[in-house]
Amino acid sequence: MLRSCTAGLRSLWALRGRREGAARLSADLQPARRLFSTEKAVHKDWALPNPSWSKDLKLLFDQFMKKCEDGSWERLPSCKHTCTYKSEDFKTYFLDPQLVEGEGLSQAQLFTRGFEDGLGFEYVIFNNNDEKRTVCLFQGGPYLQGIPGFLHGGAIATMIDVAFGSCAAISGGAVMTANLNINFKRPVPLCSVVVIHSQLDKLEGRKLFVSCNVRSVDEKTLYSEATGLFIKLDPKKSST
Ligand SMILES: CCCCCCCC(=O)SCCNC(=O)CCNC(=O)[C@H](O)C(C)(C)COP(=O)(O)OP(=O)(O)OC[C@H]1O[C@@H](n2cnc3c(N)ncnc32)[C@H](O)[C@@H]1OP(=O)(O)O
Repeated sequence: MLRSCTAGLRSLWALRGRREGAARLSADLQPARRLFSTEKAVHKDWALPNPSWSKDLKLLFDQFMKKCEDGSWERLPSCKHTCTYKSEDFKTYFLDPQLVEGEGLSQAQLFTRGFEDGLGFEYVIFNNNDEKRTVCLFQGGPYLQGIPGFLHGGAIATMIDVAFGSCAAISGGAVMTANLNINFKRPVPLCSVVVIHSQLDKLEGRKLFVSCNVRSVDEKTLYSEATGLFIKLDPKKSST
């Protein structure tokens, strides 16, 4: 496993030059949910295949893209520098709204998109609006190691949070995680692909209850199960 990761790393670095030129521009964006639209057309969409994607990830991606053809599923685009949410949704929530767009956050980027291709979080989320559920295809790279050869639990928790966040935001708009409970049942091999099936179980006022399971590509291994509570932000409140 570790040897294959090292080999993977070497080829990833070799691919670096080509990768920079890879065209994953927002021209390919679908008219997904308003919240997931990019604020400026120039932002690159990272939820598209790149050379670091394994055969499994590409295969699953193609299967879900097929499901998108009749409109029952949609791929959610993902930007690196712009928050998934439109920043105006959060303006009342920050102590200094100018920070949101100002120089203070000019270095900011989405945690899960901050790694070089293939080294960290490679993922794409598909949404089924009628069924209030999302499927996240996730390949955890070598920089996400916990115990040797396996993904760090925090990396799994992060992806669950992102998958939940997307699922909740589609129904709730600007939401934040209030509670996350995870049962880790089996360790996830590093560099493998897992599928995170999330769904909105209940909407109660500003509270959105979600649950998920994390499975292997062949569905045979259940790696984790989780529940989450997301709260729709109250525009009249601030975070402080
Ligand atoms: C694609 C990218 C997706 C990325 C997803 C990543 C999401 C994140 O990581 S967000 C970052 C981590 N989360 C945070 O930092 C949140 C910190 N917490 C907060 O800011 C606030 O507590 C917040 C916004 C969650 C709720 O605050 P507020 O709006 O004042 O809600 P509040 O009025 O206290 O509670 C509303 C309801 O929720 C309930 N509630 C709030 N928190 C909890 C909780 N932890 N457990 C159970 N119930 C809760 C309250 O009891 C209340 O219930 P009811 O309406 O029945 O009385």
